Amino acid sequence: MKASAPGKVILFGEHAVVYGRHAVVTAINLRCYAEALKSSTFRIESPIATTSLDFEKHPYVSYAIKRFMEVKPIDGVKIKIESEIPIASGLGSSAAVTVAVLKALDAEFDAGLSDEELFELARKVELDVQGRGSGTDPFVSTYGGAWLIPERKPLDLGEFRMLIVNSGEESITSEMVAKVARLRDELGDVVERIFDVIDTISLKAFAGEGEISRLMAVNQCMLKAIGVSTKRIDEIVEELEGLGIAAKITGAGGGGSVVGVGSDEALQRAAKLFSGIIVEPEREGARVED
Ligand SMILES: Nc1ncnc2c1ncn2[C@@H]1O[C@H](COP(=O)(O)OP(=O)(O)OP(=O)(O)O)[C@@H](O)[C@H]1O
Ligand SMILES: C[C@@](O)(CCO)CC(=O)[O-]
Ligand SMILES: [Mg+2]
Repeated sequence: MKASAPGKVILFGEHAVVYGRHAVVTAINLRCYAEALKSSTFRIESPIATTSLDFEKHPYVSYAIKRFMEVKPIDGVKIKIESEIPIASGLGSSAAVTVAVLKALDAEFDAGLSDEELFELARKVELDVQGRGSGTDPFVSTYGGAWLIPERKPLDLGEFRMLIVNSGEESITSEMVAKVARLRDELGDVVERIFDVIDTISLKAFAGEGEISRLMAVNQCMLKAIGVSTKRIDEIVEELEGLGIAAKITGAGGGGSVVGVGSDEALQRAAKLFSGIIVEPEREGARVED
């Protein structure tokens, strides 16, 4: 059976959300597709490689299979993955591949998982691989929609377009989360206060208070302060601002993607100039495909 799950954009609050602060996040209209077929052996085929269970080359997929087997033991499975979500770019490719694989396994082996059980398994996989994480990405990939985290308050973004510009640098979430943890160990309260500022930004954005462009600009400064921006990202953010687009890192940073908001005209223009893509909020979470 084939299943899919969406990627995501964190509009506000990445990293701070790992430490209990608020984040505003939306699923986006880029999906990861996973097909699961009963087999007597294990085989994983993806744009990365073709392997058996392999916790180095296919950590999220392999742990997803392992966690699924705790619910329903299986002798083997063939998994085939195709994804529209750029890998290691801050758009939740890891959560989407995890959730899509779990949903496909659930359908192929009739495990009868509820959405919440699916999310809980994906959350465990995230922790298996990343060691630390807020669960935001697996949550939004499972349920779709836009949310205030951690309360899971839904948000209607309506007609809302976001520009995604790839910095061309890889963003490895586990490494960036570990980097921020080291800074927090070293500077304690200084980093906690930065998280508090990010928390306030997320709450204001969710409440529709304050201009989104200003809030994004300050959020980006805070992300820079905790060391997850790069020279290239700073340049992209500044150039986008020159085109009337407010922009910040989305996801773990250290590379990956920048998200920008502005008028449709400005977004179209910037998308051409930066070879960016324009994405929209996605209501549907994990689903079985025909
Ligand atoms: N299509 C795919 N096929 C197989 N594995 C994938 C695929 N997409 C993502 N992955 C796995 O997810 C890893 C990237 O996850 P990572 O969390 O670092 O980035 P991300 O999820 O794209 O960004 P972020 O977590 O900041 O939103 C890849 O190295 C790979 O292990
Ligand atoms: C960096 C982070 O906040 C978002 C990654 O998309 C990590 C997490 O929430 O687990
Ligand atoms: Mg990820």
